[in-house]
Amino acid sequence: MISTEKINIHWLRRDLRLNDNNALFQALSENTPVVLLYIFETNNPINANDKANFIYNSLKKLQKEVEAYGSSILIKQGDVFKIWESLVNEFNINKVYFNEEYEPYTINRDTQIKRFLESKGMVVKTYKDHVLFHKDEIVKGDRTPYTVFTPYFKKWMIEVEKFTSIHYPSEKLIKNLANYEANDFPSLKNLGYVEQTLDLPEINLDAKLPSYELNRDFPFLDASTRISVDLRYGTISIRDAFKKAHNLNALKWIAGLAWRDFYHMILFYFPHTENKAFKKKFDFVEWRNNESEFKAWCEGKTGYPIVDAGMRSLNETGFMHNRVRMIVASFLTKHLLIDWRWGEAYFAVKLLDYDMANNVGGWQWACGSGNDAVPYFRVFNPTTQQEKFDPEFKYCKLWIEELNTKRYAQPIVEHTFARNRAIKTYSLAGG
Ligand SMILES: Cc1cc2nc3c(=O)[nH]c(=O)nc-3n(C[C@H](O)[C@H](O)[C@H](O)COP(=O)(O)OP(=O)(O)OC[C@H]3O[C@@H](n4cnc5c(N)ncnc54)[C@H](O)[C@@H]3O)c2cc1C
Repeated sequence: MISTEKINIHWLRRDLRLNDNNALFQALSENTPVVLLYIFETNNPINANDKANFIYNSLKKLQKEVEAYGSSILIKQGDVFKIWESLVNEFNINKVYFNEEYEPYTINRDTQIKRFLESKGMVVKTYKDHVLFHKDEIVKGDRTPYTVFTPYFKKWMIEVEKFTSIHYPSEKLIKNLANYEANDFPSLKNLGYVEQTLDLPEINLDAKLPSYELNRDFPFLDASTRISVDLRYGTISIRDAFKKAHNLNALKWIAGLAWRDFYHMILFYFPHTENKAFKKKFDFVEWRNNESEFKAWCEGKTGYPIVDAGMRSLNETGFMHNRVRMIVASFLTKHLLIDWRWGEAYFAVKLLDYDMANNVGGWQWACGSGNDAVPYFRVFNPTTQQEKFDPEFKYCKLWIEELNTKRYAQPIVEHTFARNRAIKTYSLAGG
């Protein structure tokens, strides 16, 4: 039946939810039945098992919700371009809806697919949903992008008030999904992944936000909201999250959302920053790139407890606290003089919340090559950082069982020596 009936498709990507979903709302507002589609892309290099597990579990929840309306999610896996070619033959598609993405690979993919679908006579409609403000909304008077956060943030804070009343009530239109039973919902195994238990704490903004500003920098307090994975995959609406924070007057937390928008805007306008320094002279730093030191960093065996605790928490859970991300990134790029791209790539594989814009932004910030970055001559001292943010070693002890025993590694490099070496090396590249 579905193959002859005219349908519209909503392509789920970073918006794995039925409520307050911009493109889905627009799709469901038309008179044509909507089929939900998800593609496990084999083209995308970051397609790790834990991320696939998160996506799969989220889709399964959605499947249950839409089944109540006699509908199903169409799940496909493979080469995204070939899949669209076959969908065009399989269905009588009128329009295709999806929410925008901003990474170089996804922009290129979406441009090609849009062109292909339009060449087949279909209409493609795209919307903003993943961020509060996208590419050209918060720009300078002459319409060029901001490259410094503070003036961007000033303007962002004025404009962001409008999101207190923006909501796309897709949840009210679910009955407009196509009456459609897909073939069996595939198993994770059939999709080529191994079932995995993920360490996912409950998201409770009401509980976390009132003390966020005071406690956010202390990793042992676990005071951040842990919402990053949900924002990455769109299982929570960024607008809903903002509204809640606005009601609680959580300004420091809202500023984090502004950094997120800022980094997405930067990646859009400066796509080369995916793997080149924002400040070009940093491409000339003579990295040491010592492989055994990189291995020690990855495994959390540098002999600096706060660095090691952070890396072990990443390896074990797919999450690392923001303050600790800054410390380990600084340590890798300054103390060990290892190329920030090595660390960025390691995070990309390990972080469940991996998001290219935020990750590249965070790494370039920490190594000094990015927008508004830490100056190259400011080298975090991992010992004083630990004394300040984990004074009783509560966080470190949580992750390093052999801390305070002879089995714990000796410092891989002496701080003052490493600091001076970093400053000299960076200044030779023009700083
Ligand atoms: C080297 C490095 C790499 C990073 N890589 C990523 C990444 O791949 N994915 C990712 O989502 N974040 C990344 N961040 C930013 C930040 O560390 C995480 O967003 C945060 O730790 C997630 O925990 P949370 O949800 O509890 O954060 P909260 O402190 O509760 O903040 C709420 C949300 O605001 C946003 N946010 C807050 N601070 C930042 C920031 N500085 N930059 C961008 N967004 C921010 C995030 O979406 C975050 O989930 C990175 C930071 C650094 C220094």
